[in-house]
Amino acid sequence: MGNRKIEIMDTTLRDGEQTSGVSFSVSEKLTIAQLLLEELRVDRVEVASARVSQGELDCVKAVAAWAADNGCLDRIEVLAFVDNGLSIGWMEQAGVRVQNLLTKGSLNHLTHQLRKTPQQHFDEIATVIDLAAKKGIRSNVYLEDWSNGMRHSPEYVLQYLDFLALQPIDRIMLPDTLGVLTPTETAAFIGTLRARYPQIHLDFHAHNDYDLGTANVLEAVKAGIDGLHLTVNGMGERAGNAPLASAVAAINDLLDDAEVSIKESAIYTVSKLVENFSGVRIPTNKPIVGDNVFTQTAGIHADGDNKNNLYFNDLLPERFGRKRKYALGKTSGKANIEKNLQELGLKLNEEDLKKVTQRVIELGDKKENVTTEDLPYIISDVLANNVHEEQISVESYVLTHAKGLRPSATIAVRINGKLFEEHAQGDGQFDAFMNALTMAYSKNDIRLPGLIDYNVRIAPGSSSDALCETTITWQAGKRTFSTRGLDSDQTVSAIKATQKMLNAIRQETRGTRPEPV
Ligand SMILES: CC(C)C(=O)C(=O)O
Repeated sequence: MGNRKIEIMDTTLRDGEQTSGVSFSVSEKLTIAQLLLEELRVDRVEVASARVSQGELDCVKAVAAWAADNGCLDRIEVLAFVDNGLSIGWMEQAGVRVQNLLTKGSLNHLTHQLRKTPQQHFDEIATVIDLAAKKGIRSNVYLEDWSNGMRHSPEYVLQYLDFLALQPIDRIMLPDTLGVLTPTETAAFIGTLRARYPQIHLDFHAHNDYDLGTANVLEAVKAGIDGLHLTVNGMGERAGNAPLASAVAAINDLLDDAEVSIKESAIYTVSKLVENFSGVRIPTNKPIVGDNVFTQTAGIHADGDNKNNLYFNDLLPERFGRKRKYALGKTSGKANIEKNLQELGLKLNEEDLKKVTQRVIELGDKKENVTTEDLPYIISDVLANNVHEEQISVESYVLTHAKGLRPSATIAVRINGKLFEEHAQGDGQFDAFMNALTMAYSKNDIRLPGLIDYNVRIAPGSSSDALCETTITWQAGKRTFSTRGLDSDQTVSAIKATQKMLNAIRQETRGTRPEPV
């Protein structure tokens, strides 16, 4: 027997747009709908709520026109209301042909919000479904608050479903509106309805208030559900809906007899697009799509991956159009560094590898995260340090920068074994530092090279705590040479470059010409 096909209805553009602060423009909705249907291959999309606004009408018109041209109008759905046909008029204007009719799935909601009897509600629903059919609009029916209905008024839910079973509708949609179900309840409730209504198409709509959305989706599939409502990045009202990426991966990997049409390799692109359009950032630890979820940080994991991929699970990043990464930081081992070097096409000897690893650990201690992009800078810095032993050291310094006052520097520098302490002001902190240094050197009758160029770069793709590389070009007589310093603080990186210059000229006075480093 083949696998059971589970239909996926994506509601990013309707429930997902109910994420606080999110509103998609016409072209954004159209682009997302196209990607969902054509790239990601969801079966259906719910694109809006009827009668929301003129803007929403324009969105739905654009999506419907494109869908009609591309033969997929029946896969475009709109949330509609029991409102004497007003939603139907709106949908006709928009050009859509499937309504997801919002009705009451718990006695509590029916009694306190609509203040109607079950029979009144059923009569109105029958009228709307009939009217829709006459206008060529097909109906699916939502039972809002269904999960609480099953908990507290199951006789109402069953009476209502018995009524719906006789209506000309395509699907019954079972929402856990408040995201309160446990996986055990989900399995029991859906199992009961599956047994009672074997012929009716049932959809499950999970919310994530207890972070159980994906777990509940899995139980719903096991209990025989026909379709699932999911959203990209788990967007949606309050804590959101069951996230499409996790639900799809879990069905594919953890269930034996169910399958979905989703193209896994498109998940990440769609996820990033929705992130950009919605302005809702994906948490870095969000399964499948978060920035960090395919990054091994501990050295022991990178080492294990070198030995028969010991720390891999079935969630291989390549499935989702992503790549495994090995973080650089204080918990990195040599294996992490080597993996990153491979990525850059570089190879170091054992001794340099050790030094670079040590340096990465030191930097990681100061800065939470060192990136692969930082690595070439770190390597060149460490290898440059191999050239000259650091004999002259700037032992300590205080730099000040205060509004209304000239920047100043107080430094202690050891020259030829003797400690000199100086204080000076300057046009900036580094200028003040250089003035204090010049004073210390003039006491030793040594003239410092002049600074002729000062260049700062940060590693590409990094944030404000990025590593800074400062390259300073010096002029000593007729000769110029450059030194480089690396640190997460820009002034400190310039001071490191200067300390290298001091050591370079020290070598020169001992007969070694300073080389560019
Ligand atoms: C609007 C309804 C269908 C909903 O999203 C829910 O009940 O969760």
